[in-house]
Amino acid sequence: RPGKPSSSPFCKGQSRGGVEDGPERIRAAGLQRRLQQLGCAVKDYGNLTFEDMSPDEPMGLLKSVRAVGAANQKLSEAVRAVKEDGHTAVMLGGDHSLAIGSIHGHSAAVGELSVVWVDAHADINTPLTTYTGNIHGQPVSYLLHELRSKVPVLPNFSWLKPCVSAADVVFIGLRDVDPAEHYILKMLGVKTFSMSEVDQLGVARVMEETCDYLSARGKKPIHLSYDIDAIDPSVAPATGTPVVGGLTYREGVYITEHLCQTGLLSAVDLVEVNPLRGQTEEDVRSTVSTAVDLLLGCFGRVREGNHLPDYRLP
Ligand SMILES: N[C@@H](CC/C=C/[B-](O)(O)O)C(=O)O
Ligand SMILES: [Mn+2]
Ligand SMILES: [Mn+2]
Ligand SMILES: [Mn+2]
Repeated sequence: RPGKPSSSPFCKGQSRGGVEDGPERIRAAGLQRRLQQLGCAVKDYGNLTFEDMSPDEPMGLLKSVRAVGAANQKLSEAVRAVKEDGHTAVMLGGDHSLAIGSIHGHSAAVGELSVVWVDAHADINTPLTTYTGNIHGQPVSYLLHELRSKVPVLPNFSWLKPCVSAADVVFIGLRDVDPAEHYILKMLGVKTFSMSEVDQLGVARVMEETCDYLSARGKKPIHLSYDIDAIDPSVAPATGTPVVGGLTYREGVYITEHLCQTGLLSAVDLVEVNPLRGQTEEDVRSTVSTAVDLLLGCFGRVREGNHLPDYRLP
């Protein structure tokens, strides 16, 4: 299970500086060493560098369109290469607009895929429904075949083709969905497990239903796009758009443990860790530590303990 952190320190999909520092904090917390201790052959592809761009001329409400487009084109090529190297791709954000490039590149390598989107938010505003202009609230609309007519071709986005079907997406953790997003989710019949369903069913049943739902359409490679703000801010406060009433640490980890055991996990995004948004160093430490544990759950760490196959008692 080779973990491959390719990280993208990028913040232009939203307005708060600091999220570009997320990858370094996750690395500094020892992600690579912890993955290697699980038996993973880890290759760190390093940080993608993004050229500074002059400010865009206004495009409706949209912010930093050309920078986001260029960054995601570069990320798409990088993720495709990691997948074609035969690895499970890990993209460390940076903000959630990066899921555009991550999922596009993953799909370029594997074709049809399923998306499990773990997030307080649906991130499915279109360029015309967004009320903030922040593209980290829009990535899903750029990726869905069914919304192609609702997403104009934007500067530096001409490379992007929709590559995901609405029926192959499952949302988990929703609790802050805009009216237009809710309309879109209902119109397209997208499978969602909001925090109400997490409370009602429990996380084990949510994951059982998620996997049954996705496998009913054929066992496609799974792209897990994990926004750290899915986790309750009491555990992961250092993020740009915190929302109360989130997943517990245990629920968050259970989701990754369960997806790992499907054997279908093919790429993981871990985004929106923003060290500058923590009130204290403990806030940042707790957020980063949770992000690392979520990633370790994706690659086989289980809470009962692990030991390497070749371990022998002294
Ligand atoms: N729906 C809001 C919030 C977006 C949140 C994005 B996030 O999930 O990537 O944190 C917007 O469109 O700006
Ligand atoms: Mn998000
Ligand atoms: Mn979010
Ligand atoms: Mn965000």
